[in-house]
Amino acid sequence: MSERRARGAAKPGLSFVRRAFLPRAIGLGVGSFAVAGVLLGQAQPLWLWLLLALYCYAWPFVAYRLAFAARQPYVAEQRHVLFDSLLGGFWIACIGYNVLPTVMFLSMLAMNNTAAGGARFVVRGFLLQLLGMAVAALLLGWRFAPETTPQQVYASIPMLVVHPMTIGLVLYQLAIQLGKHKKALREVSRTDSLTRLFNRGYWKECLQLEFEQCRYLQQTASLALIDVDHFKATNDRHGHIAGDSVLFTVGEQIRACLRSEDLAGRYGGDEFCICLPNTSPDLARDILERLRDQVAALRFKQAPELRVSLSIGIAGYSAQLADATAWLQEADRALYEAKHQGRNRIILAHSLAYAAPA
Ligand SMILES: Nc1nc2c(ncn2[C@@H]2O[C@H](COP(=O)(O)OP(=O)(O)OP(=O)(O)O)[C@@H](O)[C@H]2O)c(=O)[nH]1
Repeated sequence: MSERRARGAAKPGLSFVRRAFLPRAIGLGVGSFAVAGVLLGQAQPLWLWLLLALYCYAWPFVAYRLAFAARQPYVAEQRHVLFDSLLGGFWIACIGYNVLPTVMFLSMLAMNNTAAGGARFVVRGFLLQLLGMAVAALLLGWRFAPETTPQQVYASIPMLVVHPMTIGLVLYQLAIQLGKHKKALREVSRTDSLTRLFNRGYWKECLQLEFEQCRYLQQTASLALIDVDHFKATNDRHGHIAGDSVLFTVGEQIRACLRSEDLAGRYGGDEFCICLPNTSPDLARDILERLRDQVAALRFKQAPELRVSLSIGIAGYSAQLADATAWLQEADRALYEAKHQGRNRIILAHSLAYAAPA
């Protein structure tokens, strides 16, 4: 992406400009039939036809370009919506307040103004519509012919059908986009940015749910806390970039070792946490021994001599545990023991009786 485009993409309000383009281009395109349907039967100056053609077919593109190039696209687009109100009032007066197109234009303009700036904007838009009507009366004289003929009804049908459909389509796309953004935000709020595992907060929420499930369904599960040995020394000796690479790769290895139902997170710093549902502590130890072997075999391009080992504490779920925090403390105690005994090993919190599978 060029620097200019990158700067353009960062300007707030561009999506509003993009969203406004289609309803304006299609709305004015089909709106021109309704106006022309009334004006056709009367002698009109040439400039009025030219103005109609320019406004309905060229203005949407000019408005888009202008708003896109503006320093504040959102504000520019709001100005354009108000300009549409001014011109809308002008055309309503030109067609002599012909009742069907007039009601149609007023309701479409009110909808546009509400979408662009809420109730206050509707009032401003209405005042500009009155101004547009006054300008038309000054230029063309006062006209009032409210009756709508069947031909004029037919000429209004495209706008009555197509414009609301366009707005509906834009809103539908907006809803889909919002849904995607919501999903992406949820992902970001749950994920650790370095390792792509769950972050501490979300993992603890999952642990709480798992604890409750074990309690109510009398299931077994194991909890493991994993610490990268001497990680501070790795950082000091090889630099933080290499340290980050170690954390990222350990995260990858953890993901590769686990089943889809297992919950892995980064607890903080160089500590990882895993909850393994329906897994006895002995089975968890077998799984995590494989992880330790794989991590020990890792080699890093930026530090070929670097070797990584893990200390791991495992605690199985027990009905005697008061809550999820107590379960976590058990695993932490086991991890402390693993470090105390010289690191690079797995210790099971054996002080508790493990829940037998139902
Ligand atoms: N590169 C990198 N380092 C981090 C990150 N988060 C925390 N650290 C560092 O990780 C180190 C953790 O140090 P300690 O808690 O003393 O752990 P340790 O050196 O592994 O010591 P033991 O656990 O006793 O073996 C600290 O120096 C932190 O600055 C990170 O995201 N990236």
